[in-house]
Amino acid sequence: MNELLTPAEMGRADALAGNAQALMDAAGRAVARAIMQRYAPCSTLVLAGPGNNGGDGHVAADYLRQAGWAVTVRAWNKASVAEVARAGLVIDAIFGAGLARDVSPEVAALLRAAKRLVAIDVPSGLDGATGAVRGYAPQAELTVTFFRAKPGHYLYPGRGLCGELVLRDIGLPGSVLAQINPQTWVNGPALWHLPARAPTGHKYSAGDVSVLCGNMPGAARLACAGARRAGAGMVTLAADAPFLPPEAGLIVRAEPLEVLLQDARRKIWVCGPGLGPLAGHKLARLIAAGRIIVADADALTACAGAPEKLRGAAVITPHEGEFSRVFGSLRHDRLSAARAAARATGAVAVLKGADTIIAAPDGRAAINANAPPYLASGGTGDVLAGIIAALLAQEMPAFEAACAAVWLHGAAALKVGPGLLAEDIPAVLGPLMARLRPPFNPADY
Ligand SMILES: NC(=O)C1=CN([C@@H]2O[C@H](COP(=O)(O)OP(=O)(O)OC[C@H]3O[C@@H](n4cnc5c(N)ncnc54)[C@H](O)[C@@H]3O)[C@@H](O)[C@H]2O)[C@@H](O)CC1
Ligand SMILES: Nc1ncnc2c1ncn2[C@@H]1O[C@H](COP(=O)(O)OP(=O)(O)O)[C@@H](O)[C@H]1O
Ligand SMILES: [K+]
Repeated sequence: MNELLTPAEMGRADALAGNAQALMDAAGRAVARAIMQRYAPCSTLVLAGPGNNGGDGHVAADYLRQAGWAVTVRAWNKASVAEVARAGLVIDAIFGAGLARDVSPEVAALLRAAKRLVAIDVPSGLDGATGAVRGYAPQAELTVTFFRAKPGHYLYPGRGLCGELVLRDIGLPGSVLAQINPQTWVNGPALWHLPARAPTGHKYSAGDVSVLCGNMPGAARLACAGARRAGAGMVTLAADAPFLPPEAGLIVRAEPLEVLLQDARRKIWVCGPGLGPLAGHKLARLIAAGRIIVADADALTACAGAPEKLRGAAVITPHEGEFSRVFGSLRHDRLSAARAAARATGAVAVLKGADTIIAAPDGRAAINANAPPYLASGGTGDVLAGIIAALLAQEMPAFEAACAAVWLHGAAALKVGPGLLAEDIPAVLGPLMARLRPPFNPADY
């Protein structure tokens, strides 16, 4: 159920399944049920559009009436703002997957007048493929969608406009997915497996991570903490100059990069957090040395306007500001932009934010949905870079490593709770990962 279908893919699923009438009946009934479970009967107005979304609205109205609700159905181009404003509940069945252009000001005025609104499939005006608003889209309390959710349900601003999202089975067989071959998912443990720890493993086989340290050593130390707690066996802070020993267990090597690169075991590198103006040069050197690189922060800024300089990195982790600097300004379709960045660089692109997108060069993409807003706190991105590096060091493929790291990062933040500091995240990773790893059973050995 992690697959997300664009409106176009959903249309294909519909066509492959056939039996449109039965699907519409199931969809309308699912909407009526979801409403009856949450609302007391009240004067209800269905705004019905010209397509199947409107059809679902008619069916929902029938089921609600059968249950004794007072329901009026109005065609979208016949309703008045006054009657919308009077209704106790408005069911928005104007446009769904068939939205083809911006919503007109007249339709926007109707939707704006609703006091309480339940959306069928999507709030009308929400682009299901991108999460962007086309002209206007109302704030729903509840959105009922069918078979599989759409990217726009998980990407802001769409995610915020849906209110509670309810996904209902309407009898469409899952087997149609094989023909559609969806390439977008909601991020979650179903998409990846954390590697098992070998009982006889040693610290190097558990993964070696080096983190370049520059003028803001705190950022590199946070990346190290993330990497250590996410299971890397050896984590080295690679500093240009000696500085006071940080936490016990963190190895500091104050040697030139060239010397450190002579050790072939140093395969995985975090390049960027707090690295300062030398980041571009060091990134180029790591790429030339064929290392597996997580490029973050200053390494991204060093590639402003020059995404080709990132070719050779395994994973790039820009927030929106860094992304715009490298790839140009982000417009309404961040999912496509993240995919294009991954294609252009050959790296897995992690476009960070409330709805972090993880995109692979081959077109796969996952949207993360478990991160709480208090994760927006200085240094949390540095920790994330370290977690990704640790999972790469444990030989997870780059897309899976990035997805798993982003999910664990969000889950850890939820566990810590409000008031979170970046340095709280590593401490809770162990128990979270233990639940997801294959169990260690001594009897197996
Ligand atoms: N598998 C599924 O998901 C199912 C989907 N069903 C419903 O079918 C809907 C899709 O139906 P349709 O493809 O008919 O599309 P819609 O019902 O979303 O709307 C398409 C119609 O709206 C018009 N239109 C689009 N944008 C407009 C705009 N901005 N201003 C004015 N007119 C505009 C189009 O010209 C077309 O006539 C889904 O959203 C869902 O509610 C259900 O009936 C059953 C199964
Ligand atoms: N509103 C939000 N909700 C959830 N997570 C967020 C939100 N805003 C930012 N984040 C997450 O917080 C982290 C911030 O990273 P970043 O911007 O690189 O900060 P820093 O450079 O200080 O480490 C990212 O993982 C990002 O996805
Ligand atoms: K709708």
